Parts: sequence; C-alpha cells; structure tokens
Amino acid sequence: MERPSRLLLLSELRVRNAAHSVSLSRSLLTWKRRGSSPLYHPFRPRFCLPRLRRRSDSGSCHIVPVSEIISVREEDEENGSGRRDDGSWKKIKERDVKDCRQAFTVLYVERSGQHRWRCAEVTFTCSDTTLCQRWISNIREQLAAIASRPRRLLVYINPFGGKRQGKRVYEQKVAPLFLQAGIFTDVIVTEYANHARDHLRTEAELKQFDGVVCVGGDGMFSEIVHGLIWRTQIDGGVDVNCPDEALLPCSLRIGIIPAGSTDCICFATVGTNDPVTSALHIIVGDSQPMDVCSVHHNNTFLRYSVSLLGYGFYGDVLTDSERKRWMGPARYDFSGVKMFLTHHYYEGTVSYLPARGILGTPRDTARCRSGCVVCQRNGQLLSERAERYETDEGPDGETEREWRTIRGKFLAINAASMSCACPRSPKGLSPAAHLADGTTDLILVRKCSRFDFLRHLLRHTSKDDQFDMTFVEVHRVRRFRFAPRHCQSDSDLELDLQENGKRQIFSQICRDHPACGCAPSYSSWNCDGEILTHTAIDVRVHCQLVKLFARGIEEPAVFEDLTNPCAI
Ligand SMILES: CCCCCCCCCCCCC/C=C/[C@@H](O)[C@H](CO)NC(=O)CCCCCCCCCCCCCCC
Ligand SMILES: Nc1ncnc2c1ncn2[C@@H]1O[C@H](COP(=O)(O)OP(=O)(O)OP(=O)(O)O)[C@@H](O)[C@H]1O
Ligand SMILES: [Ca+2]
Repeated sequence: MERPSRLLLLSELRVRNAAHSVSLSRSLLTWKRRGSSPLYHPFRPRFCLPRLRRRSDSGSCHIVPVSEIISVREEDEENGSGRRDDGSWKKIKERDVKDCRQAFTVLYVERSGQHRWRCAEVTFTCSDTTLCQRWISNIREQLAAIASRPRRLLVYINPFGGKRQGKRVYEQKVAPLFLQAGIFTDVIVTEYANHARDHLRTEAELKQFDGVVCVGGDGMFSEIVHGLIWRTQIDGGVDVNCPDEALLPCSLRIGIIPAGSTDCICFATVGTNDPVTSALHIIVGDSQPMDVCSVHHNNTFLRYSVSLLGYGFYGDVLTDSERKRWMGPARYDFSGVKMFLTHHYYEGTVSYLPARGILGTPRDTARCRSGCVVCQRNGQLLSERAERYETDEGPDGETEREWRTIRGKFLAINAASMSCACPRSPKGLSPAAHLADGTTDLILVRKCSRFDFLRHLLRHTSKDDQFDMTFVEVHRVRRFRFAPRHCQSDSDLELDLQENGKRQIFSQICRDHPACGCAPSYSSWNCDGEILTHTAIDVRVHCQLVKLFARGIEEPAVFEDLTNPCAI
C-alpha cells in the first residue's frame, strides 16, 4: 500500500479555461475540476493506491504518478504562437493563446488498452509568472531526482529488419519522444549483420551511456545481448567457453523498439509490439531482469538464448525461412505450413536437470506479470544458492544423480526461457514460463500423427492447454543437454546396435543416399531465430543476467471508488 506523500504544491490553475485544483506530491500529480467533490486530503485515512493502478478518471479528476511524467514544457511567448520546444508546430486554440505567457504543459504516460501506452499532454494556465515557474521547476526537480531514468542512450537501428521500417519508425515515432524527455542519443544505423554486436564488444565507450537501444526484431536484440554479455565477461575475466562458469550480470539496460518479424522479446516483456509504448518504457526508466541461456558444444561457447531454443519443427521452419527472407514476416507462415506437411521427426537423447526447490511449474495457471513474485523469490533463492556453492555445493546445487534422461523420436524439442508470446501465439510456447526465474521450460513433442501435431499447434492460439496431450511433456529445468542419435557416445551407440542392429544399419545407408526419400537424421537448433552450427548442445540458464527497459506485462487496472483519492 502506498501512502500519499506530503504535498509540494497545491494551486488553483486553469485547464481548458476551467478552474482546477492541482496538486503535486513526491509521487503524484493530480488535477480536479473545481465545483465537483473536494480535492482529497493527503493525510486522510483509507487512501491507498494499488501498485498497478496508475491513473484514475473520476469525472474530471486525473492522477498521474510522477514516475510517469515524461517532461514539462513551458508555453512561453514563442510557444503561444504555436511553436513547440522541439521546433515542430502545433495547433493552438485562440482562447489558450492569450493565457500562454503563464502556462506550462505536462507530458505524461496514458494507457490506451492492450498494454499500449501513449504520450498525453495537459496544459495548465497560471495566474502569474512566478507561480508558473514554481510549478515548472518543481516538476523538473522531481523528474531529475529519478535516478533510474536514462540520460544518454546508444541506439542501433537495423534498417533491414521486419518490413524494413526500422529507420522510419525511429525517426518519426521515437526520436521526437526522446527529445521531449531530454534524452541524448548516439545513433548508429547498422551496415551489416553483427555490426552492433561487434561494435558493443570492442569499440563502444559504454561508460558514457545509461543503456543500449536496438531498433529491429529479436535478431537485433540478440546481437545487443551478445555484445553486452561478451563485453562484461571479457572485462571481468570470465571464460565464456566453460559451461560451468557463473557469468557476470550486465549493468547496462537494453531497450527494444520493435521493428522485426516476430518481436517476441518485446511482446513478452511489454505486452505489445508498439514502438511508442517501448519508447515510453525506456523514458520512464523501467527495469525488467531477464534470464539468459548459454549454449555450449564440447566446452566451446556457441550462443546465448533468451527466448526459444528449438530443435525439429522450429529449427526446420527457421532453416527453410532463411532462404525466403525476401518474403518478410510471411516467410515463417509459409515455411511453417511446409514443415508441418513435411512432418519430420528426429531421434536423440535429452538429459535435463529439473529445477527444484523454487516456486512455479510449467502447468501453472498464473502468469509472469509486472512485479512477478515467482521471479523475485527464485532470483533470491538462486543467488543464495550460488553463494553457498562458493563453499561446498556443485553448480546450481546440482548432483549427477539429479539428472534425468529421455530417449526418443521427437517432432520438436523446445526450450522456452520465457513465454515466447507473440502476435502469432498471444499466450506463447510456454504460457506459464517466467522472464527471470532462472529456469527454462523444456517441451518435448514426441512423434505423433500430423493430425495430433496440428491439434497441438492449434492450441497455441486458443485457451486449451497445449501440454495436455499424451505425446507432449514439459519440464522446468536449470540445465539440459541434447545429443542427436548419430552423435551419441560410443557406449550409447553400442547399446543401440545391440538393440536395433538392423534398423541402425539401414538408417545409416539412407542418410548416405538421400534419393531413397527417408527422413533426415538431423535437424538444426533455432536459437532465438539464428541457426546453430552444432546439434549436440549443453544448455545452462543464467538467472537475471540482463535487464531491459520494461516492467513485464501489466495486469489491467482495477478502479475502485474507495481507492480513488478524487472520490474521497
Ligand atoms: C494452425 C496454426 C498454428 C499456429 C501455431 C503458432 C505457434 C507459433 C509459436 C511461435 C513461437 C515463436 C517463438 C519465437 C521465436 C523467436 O525467438 C524467433 C526469432 O524471432 N522466431 C522464430 O524463430 C520464428 C518462428 C516462427 C514459427 C512460426 C510457426 C508457424 C506454424 C504454422 C503451422 C501451420 C500449420 C498449418 C497446417 C495446415
Ligand atoms: N545492416 C544490416 N544488414 C543486414 N543484416 C543486418 C543488418 N543489421 C542487422 N542485421 C541482421 O538482420 C537480422 C534480422 O534482423 P531483425 O531481428 O532486426 O529482424 P527480423 O529477423 O525481421 O525479426 P525477428 O528477429 O523478430 O524475426 C539480425 O540477425 C541481424 O543480425
Ligand atoms: Ca525463465
């Protein structure tokens, strides 16, 4: 429960020529039309503001948390003639012009449904210039005191992501907002793949920035994650090739302005893939920690993953779709249908270390939302465990006997470190997965009929449980390994030969003679939209390794008269 803090200012100001009682405390800006019920007294008992309830309209009463004010603009003489601080022009009513010498405009976040945020503004007209200046400087002081807000950002734009709109989106929708909020930016338009990653790793002078922003899709975000993690480990002397090494968390936050084909990271951390919403989350200085999986092959680092590691169906969809980049985002649907019809399955061994002693399971009905308790609690538990490891236990408190092994034929092996919600599947691959709980959900879809696989896929788009099927299993894990059948150890192969001597020999022959039309033995790993070079991998989740300018998906606000300060 939040108690109202002491009022800094309380004045009668005019909004659209109507008298309003306007107050500013350390946490809230409120304005209420005079003549309706009186302005609430801040020390009156029973006032509380639920964490997710940010703004309330009751008649003409408005409440804006100071943390969601973007900026305050003085409407001086020049502005009175219709000119904004950023040089652009705005329509201004004649009535307002005569008052503009003593007016100021507050820009703030307004929610507009489906997790979208908009920049709204309100102009207050004061009776005298001194009062106007007091209001402006008080609000500016409050904003300057918010340490979590970024002042300087390094921005990378991929001009070729998604529908190739990245540059236009940034220039038209995002840059004007950053300017209003007084954020300085260094902008780099990338010239080739991995430009941003390599610039971050070796050249960028990161000390002067409060965050890094990428304009593009999940692939672009992945570049930033790789650049920042590498840089942090190099600076901290961590050997990234060793899968058992604990990685150092990155201090700079990352912002995503969505302009890609899937935008699943943005969707899962903000709730929508809208560039203005993301820009506003960056401006208000939100922070959302996120798990990162490291992927190794034979003690060699391959890649990091934050969303999906998928072998079989999603690996094949990606491989096929890469040849059709010219189709834009539709390439995934085309390749999806093609790979569905192809219906390949793959044999291999999956071993995993179940996540024990933490909150949450993959079949929970609760979802990871803003301020998620599961993520907070598990983050604490895992860091306490890591501290203990410094003295006695094994990494992640693991022991060899806790590992489980499953052999089989799989249509898909997916590890979802977050829900992977996206416009194609608003609940995602693993709806109950958490952004920052230190685990990934390992989903095994065994060989089944096309019809059953279609039923499973369709459930990603409806309320039905995609895991409630006999050929699907899901495990929440801290680590896992995969070895395709023909890549198994010598002893495993020997066992296979004894068990299935003939079949093994025929499958070998068929691999060498593709003309016989039998299924391929190997798929590829789709690692956040990039194809991995190896099929045998060792994956480990690193809890809360990076932070985003986001706050997780907000629950819809509940408005109650009792909790509405304007109604008291
Ligand atoms: C019948 C409709 C079923 C719809 C089922 C939709 C499930 C979609 C689940 C999407 C999960 C996305 C996970 C995110 C992964 C990202 O890190 C990565 C990088 O951006 N994106 C992809 O790899 C891009 C992966 C894109 C995968 C698209 C798969 C489309 C499947 C369509 C199957 C159609 C079968 C129709 C048969 C008549
Ligand atoms: N200037 C560039 N030229 C060519 N490729 C680039 C350039 N800049 C970045 N890339 C690469 O383009 C790839 C795709 O970019 P991005 O993720 O922005 O879009 P997308 O693939 O359409 O979206 P999504 O990843 O959401 O499916 C990334 O892997 C990135 O490395
Ligand atoms: Ca997770």
